[in-house]
Amino acid sequence: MAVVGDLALMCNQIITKRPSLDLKKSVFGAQIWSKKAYFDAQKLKKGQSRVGLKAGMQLEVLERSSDFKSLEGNLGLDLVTERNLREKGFLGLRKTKLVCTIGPACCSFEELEKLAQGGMNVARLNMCHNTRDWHKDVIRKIKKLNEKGYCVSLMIDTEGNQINVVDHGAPSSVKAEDGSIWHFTTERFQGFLPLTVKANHQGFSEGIQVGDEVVIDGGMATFKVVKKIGKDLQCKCIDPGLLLPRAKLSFWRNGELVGNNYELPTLSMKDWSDIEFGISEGIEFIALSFVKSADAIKHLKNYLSDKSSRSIKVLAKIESVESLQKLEEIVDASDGIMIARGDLGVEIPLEEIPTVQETIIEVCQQLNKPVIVASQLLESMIEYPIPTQAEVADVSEAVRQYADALMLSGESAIGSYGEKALSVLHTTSTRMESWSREENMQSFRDQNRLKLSLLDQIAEQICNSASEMANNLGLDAIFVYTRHGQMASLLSRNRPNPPIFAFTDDKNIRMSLNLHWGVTPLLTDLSDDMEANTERTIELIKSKGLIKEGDTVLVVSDIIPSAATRTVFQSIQVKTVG
Ligand SMILES: Nc1ncnc2c1ncn2[C@@H]1O[C@H](COP(=O)(O)OP(=O)(O)OP(=O)(O)O)[C@@H](O)[C@H]1O
Ligand SMILES: CC(=O)C(=O)O
Repeated sequence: MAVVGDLALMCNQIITKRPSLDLKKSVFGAQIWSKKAYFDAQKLKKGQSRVGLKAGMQLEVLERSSDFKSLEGNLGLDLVTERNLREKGFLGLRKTKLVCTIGPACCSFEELEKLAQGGMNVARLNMCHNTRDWHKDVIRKIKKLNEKGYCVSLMIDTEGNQINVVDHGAPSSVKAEDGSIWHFTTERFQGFLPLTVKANHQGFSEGIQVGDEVVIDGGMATFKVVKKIGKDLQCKCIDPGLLLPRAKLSFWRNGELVGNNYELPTLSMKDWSDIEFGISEGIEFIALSFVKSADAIKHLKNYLSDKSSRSIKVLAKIESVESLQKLEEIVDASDGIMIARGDLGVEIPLEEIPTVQETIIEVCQQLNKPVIVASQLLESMIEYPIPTQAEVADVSEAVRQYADALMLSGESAIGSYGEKALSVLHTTSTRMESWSREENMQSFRDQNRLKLSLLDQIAEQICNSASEMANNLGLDAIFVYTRHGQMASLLSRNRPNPPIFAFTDDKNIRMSLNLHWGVTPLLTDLSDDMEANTERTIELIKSKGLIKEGDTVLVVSDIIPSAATRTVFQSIQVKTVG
């Protein structure tokens, strides 16, 4: 082993303030983050202290050492990655993760297995729909699939206090004709009444005035309020269109969204009960609907850390103007973000969505949080077996922007071609990823933005340098040994060309890394001896024929080497398989 460089840093040398974000942008006319987002030294010391830290860079040719430990133990590689590695090699692995919403169209064991085979990384259960028993049954089936060797994480999506939802009582769409007069009411009635729409919340018309416009699903149809009758509204259709079941409505006055002052908490009683259910069922992610500020996320995270010894990740859904205005604090407080374009498109003009999406992705990458682009990616495939070219372009754009994950909603939940839709996401992502690599698009990303903006600056710098090295040297794969997933996510943040294999001995960490771009999480035993871990895992992969002589692997580690010392050894090594 030839050591080519060595560097020792003490923790008191670390710059303790995170530079403020310099992305001086506004979304939909509103400044979306503060210019002074400093973290203090105390926070760094508490959360990230490094005593006698040493960072080493080593270049070596791996040879079978005589004292090599036996190949016992499991590599923990999932069936789908193994198959893809065999067929396509390291660079053929898809980097963008795929989330499928599970619904009646895909909830049998066989259908779920087809989605798992097709590359579903995360199964999303929307708690708005169906019964507790139905969700429980799906969770049980996904766990069974994981026992078979798949790696599918579980996410529940809370209903939230979704107040502006209306229903016309019919199972399919109803036409709203120009000039027709409709009644929006909070009265409960069974079935279908012509020209009548039920609102789901008693206070839906609070503060609404005659002359305001009622926009359905971001523009499916528009009405003008002509009369207020108690809590009900009489409205005239001024832009004809369609009303779908569970349509969302927004109110506009003089071209501006009329905000509501309902002051309802982000989490309803039902959401808390669904969260309890999620904890008891061992899910990995909770996607929080209608987040308005960081407070609800912090509250839920505190609750989860008291309630569960496992780490459950909280994702904030960005789906309102309010959440855009507090974007940075929300991203910072959460473990990840879902760009819920469906509801967002009800609150902001559709032409704003592409730039808002790009901005949210940028902020997430800056703050090292995984980000999911959701809704309407392949909407036409709910009905048709092929997507439109525009949909493929939309998917490609999200991949080009380096989103961590793409999500199917109705396409998989209720569509006739869920499996095909997943395959379109898979092939489109893989194609765009290889184009980006061939065109070296990665180098056009503003790497300076990523430099030293997080709390653990040593880990951040190591991962930035490791990624740069892996790209420059054209290495085959990056191996990272991680107990908390932090190093794996920091590597992913750099979107390096080679795939990242994250070895961890924590099942929960493995499942939560499933959402991170380019990361293949593996569950394996880890010892305190880093060299032994590296050699053992490389040898295990080699024994399966997935890595061959001459392949080069960049190894990043961040493990306390021995229980006897608190010294942390973080290193980058390049290993050529001998
Ligand atoms: N578990 C389920 N059972 C029945 N139908 C479902 C289920 N999950 C989703 N669906 C159907 O699939 C469609 C798309 O699902 P998705 O959850 O993405 O949309 P949504 O309900 O509009 O989401 P949100 O309420 O979070 O904005 C829904 O409108 C619903 O008809
Ligand atoms: C996914 C979701 O909730 C939305 O797009 O609104």
